[in-house]
Amino acid sequence: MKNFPGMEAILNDPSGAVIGLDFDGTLAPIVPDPARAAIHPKAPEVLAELASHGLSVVIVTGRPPATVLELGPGLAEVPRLVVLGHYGFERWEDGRVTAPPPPPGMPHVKAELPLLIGSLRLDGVTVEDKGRSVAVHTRRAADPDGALAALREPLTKLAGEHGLVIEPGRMVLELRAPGMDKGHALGLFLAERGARSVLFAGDDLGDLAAFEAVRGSGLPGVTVCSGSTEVVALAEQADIVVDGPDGVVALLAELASVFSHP
Ligand SMILES: O=P(O)(O)OC[C@H]1O[C@H](O[C@H]2O[C@H](CO)[C@@H](O)[C@H](O)[C@H]2O)[C@H](O)[C@@H](O)[C@@H]1O
Repeated sequence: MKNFPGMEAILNDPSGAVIGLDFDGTLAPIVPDPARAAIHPKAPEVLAELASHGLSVVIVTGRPPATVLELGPGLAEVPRLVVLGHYGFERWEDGRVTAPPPPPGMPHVKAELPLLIGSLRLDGVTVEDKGRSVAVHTRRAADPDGALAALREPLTKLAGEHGLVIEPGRMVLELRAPGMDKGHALGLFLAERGARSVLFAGDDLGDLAAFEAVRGSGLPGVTVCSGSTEVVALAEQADIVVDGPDGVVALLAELASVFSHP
């Protein structure tokens, strides 16, 4: 663990360290139904332990912060936790969410989506309404990869017609507002905290921007990939690849144990 220069900086100066974490696929195992996702049972306790040693913990996710707190009982008790949801558009801290107005094109997209999906005759495609964005999921489709490919062009067109962009992920295409990503969100957080080191763990394409932010920050940093067979691009760029959320939580627990038993 100490072999990475970034990790050494975190261990030597915990109050200057930021631990950034994605939610789905990193803190919560991937499941077929997004509504039934649940945080790894040991994660809240491990995050609380890291925070008790002075590290800043931030969850940077495509989910709304309120959903992350619902799917992650115990997270609200993590000292000084910040959740940057909707790729950084929404922020939860001290029990309050701050957010800009939702994009004006979203009601039109929500109205047009069912007809568009129906016209493609793709069984098992589901829509997750997240308020300021919508995610179109293919994990439960008969042919998840085929459905994803068939949806990409028409959803990109629909998003463009209403001033939105497409965010691709693990068996999902999300339609959301432009102008924010996990890299920008993490960079702003690092500046705000006056961070002196950073670790970020993620599993999906949207986390690549956060990896770039770690590298671009000029800080000693560590990038961790919560490995899967679905996304290889992230593993190729990570300093450390672990085995899914179990591996992420084990790594964070190991880090916490160094502070408890130096
Ligand atoms: O940034 P994240 O916290 O990783 O959120 C990204 C998307 O995660 C969720 O979808 C993914 O997890 C689901 C539950 O395990 C899974 O069924 C789906 O296939 C994955 O793509 C979430 O539902 C999306 O809204 C998030 O944007």
